[in-house]
Amino acid sequence: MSEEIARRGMMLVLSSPSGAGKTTLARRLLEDDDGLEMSISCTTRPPRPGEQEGRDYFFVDHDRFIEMQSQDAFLEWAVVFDNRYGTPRKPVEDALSMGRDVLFDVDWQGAQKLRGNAARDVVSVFVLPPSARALEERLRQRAQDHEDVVKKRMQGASNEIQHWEEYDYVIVNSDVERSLAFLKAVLAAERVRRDRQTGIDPFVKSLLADL
Ligand SMILES: Nc1ncnc2c1ncn2[C@@H]1O[C@H](COP(=O)(O)OP(=O)(O)OP(=O)(O)O)[C@@H](O)[C@H]1O
Ligand SMILES: Nc1nc2c(ncn2[C@@H]2O[C@H](COP(=O)(O)O)[C@@H](O)[C@H]2O)c(=O)[nH]1
Repeated sequence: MSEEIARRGMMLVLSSPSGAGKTTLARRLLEDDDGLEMSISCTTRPPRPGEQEGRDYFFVDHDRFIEMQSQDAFLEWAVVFDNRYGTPRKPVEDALSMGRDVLFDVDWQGAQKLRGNAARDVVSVFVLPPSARALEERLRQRAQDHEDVVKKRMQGASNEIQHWEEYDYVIVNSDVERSLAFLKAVLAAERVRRDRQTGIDPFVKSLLADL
């Protein structure tokens, strides 16, 4: 069975304009998939109501973020909507070395940097909202950001969407269940890519030897 064959872990990267639904889809995917773990980013943004330290983000102040940058503690980092966000390097490298897959919720800058570091291990998915109106409704309905933050994120949506063609897969997130099914299909297919299965060559050789 393919589950027994060693393979390199993959980096499944989700990007979208703010509010299109990455966090929602990521949480659902993690609930249903034991082989996948979330990369928890550091951010200088203040926590939203309900967000938990170490589950949603590691919330750090600006000085601590700069210190971590100087220690090369981030696999990538970027300024997004006036705050700094960064992917801690060690948990990702540890997970990948154990053949586990890691899920990232990062903007287009983060996706570019991750691809630049490890193109063959990155599978990237861009999530689009079904319409501009739906995007605005979702940002407002989330009801966790001030009006000026919602406006800034709507203004930033075009800039993020400019990068959609850099991604391997594109999902229009009209319906969470449908989008989730597409994401699961991507993950399943990418897991059995020949070049990702490091143990497939010896397996085939041994199979042939037994025939
Ligand atoms: N398919 C969908 N249909 C309707 N509402 C949705 C759908 N997907 C997500 N939402 C809702 O839209 C809001 C924004 O979703 P979410 O926080 O997941 O977006 P995001 O892309 O992670 O945003 P950000 O980049 O700001 O973190 C949430 O209230 C969520 O419940
Ligand atoms: N380049 C990175 N972008 C990140 C990271 N963590 C989150 N993000 C992106 O920031 C925006 C805003 O997120 P929010 O939680 O404040 O709504 C969103 O596009 C995220 O994908 C990261 O480590 N690196």
